[in-house]
Amino acid sequence: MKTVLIGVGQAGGKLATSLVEFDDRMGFDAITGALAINSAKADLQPLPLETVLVGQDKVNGHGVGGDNELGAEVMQSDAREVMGALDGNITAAAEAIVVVAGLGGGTGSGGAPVVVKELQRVYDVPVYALGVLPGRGEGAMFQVNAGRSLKTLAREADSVLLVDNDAWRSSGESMEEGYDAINEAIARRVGLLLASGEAVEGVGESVVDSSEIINTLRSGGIASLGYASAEAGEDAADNINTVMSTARRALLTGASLPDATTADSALVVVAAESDRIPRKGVERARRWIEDETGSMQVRGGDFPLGSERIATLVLLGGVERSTRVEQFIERAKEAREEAKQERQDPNTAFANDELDSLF
Ligand SMILES: Nc1nc2c(ncn2[C@@H]2O[C@H](COP(=O)(O)OP(=O)(O)OP(=O)(O)O)[C@@H](O)[C@H]2O)c(=O)[nH]1
Repeated sequence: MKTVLIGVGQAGGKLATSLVEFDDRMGFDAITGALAINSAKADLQPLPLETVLVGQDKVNGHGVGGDNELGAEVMQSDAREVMGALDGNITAAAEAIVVVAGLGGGTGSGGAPVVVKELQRVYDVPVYALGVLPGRGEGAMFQVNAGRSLKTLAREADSVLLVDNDAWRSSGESMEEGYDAINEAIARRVGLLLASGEAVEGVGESVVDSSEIINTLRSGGIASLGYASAEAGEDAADNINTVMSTARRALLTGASLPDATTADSALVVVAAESDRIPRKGVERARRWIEDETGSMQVRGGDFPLGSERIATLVLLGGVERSTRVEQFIERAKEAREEAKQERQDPNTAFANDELDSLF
C-alpha cells in the first residue's frame, strides 16, 4: 500500500524515521513520502526527513512542554504551512496517509488530531493514525493527554492503530532505554503490513493487496497489529503447524495492543517464500482467528517474500471494546480526576465526567 507518513512530535518523528529506514532496508518502496512536524527545533534536527517547525511565534522552537491543548493550537495556527509542505509529498500514487505520534506528550498528542482533520478535508485516500499509548508507569499528565488525544483521533481518523509502549518492553529496562527497540519492533510490523499490499514478488489470487488492508480497517475506531515469526521448512505442506502457531502467537502474545482479541474485522497475512506458504495453513489460521475474535469478517492472504522464515501478521480492526483500551480509558479518567483535585480550582474543572475531546 503506497503510503505517505507524517510524524508529529518527537516520538512521531523518530517512529516515522524507523519506518522509512525499514522500508529502504527491505527494498519495499511502500513509503512514498515522509515528513516530520514538531514545535521543538532540536527534535527535528537529527531526523533524515523533510521537516516543518510549527508554533515558532508562540514557543520559539522549544516545544510545548507536554501541553497538548497548546500542541493543537499551534498546529491549527500553522495548518496552512503544514498542508503546503504535505502537498509536495502526497502524490496521486498514495493509497493511504498515516499520521504517527506518541499520544502522551504535547505536540504529537495535540497536533496529530489537527493534522488528521485537515488531511481528511483535502484528500480522498484513507487517513490513519499510528498512535503510541504511554506505558502504565508514565505519569498522570501522559495518561490524560493520551486519553483526550485518542478520543479525538478515533473520531477524526479512518482508524487508529494503537501501540502500547508496554507491549515490547523487556523487564528491568527503563522506558527511554526501550524506545529504540520498541521503534524497531513497530517499524518491522507496520512496515511489513504496508508492504504486504504491494506484492513485491509474484501475484496470485491468494496474495494480499491494499484493498484488503483498507477493508479490514473500514470499521474505524481502534486497530491492533500482531506479529510472530518462525523457521520454515522448504515444503509448504510441512509448514501448516508453523502458520497456525505463529498466528496464535501474533494474536495472543505479539500484539501491539495486548489483550485485544475481540474485533470487528481481521486480516491474517503470511509472509515467506511463495513455495513455503501452505494455503491450507493460511485458511486454518483464518478460521481460528474468526473463532478467537468473534468476527465474521476475517480475511487471509500471502505476502511472497524472499525469506526462508515464516512471518505472520494479524491486523485487527474495531478493538475498542478490549480490556486494555477500557483499562487505559479508566486510568486516564482517574488521572484527570487527580489532576483536577490537585489544582483545587473549580473554574478549571472539566464540565462533565467523560474525557473531553481536544476540539
Ligand atoms: N515508542 C516510542 N515512544 C516514545 C518515544 N519518544 C517518546 N515516546 C512516548 O511519547 C510520549 C511523549 O511524546 P513526545 O513525542 O516525546 O512528545 P511531543 O509530542 O514531542 O511533545 P512535547 O515534547 O510536549 O512538545 C510519551 O508517552 C513517551 O513514552 C519513542 O522514540 N518511541
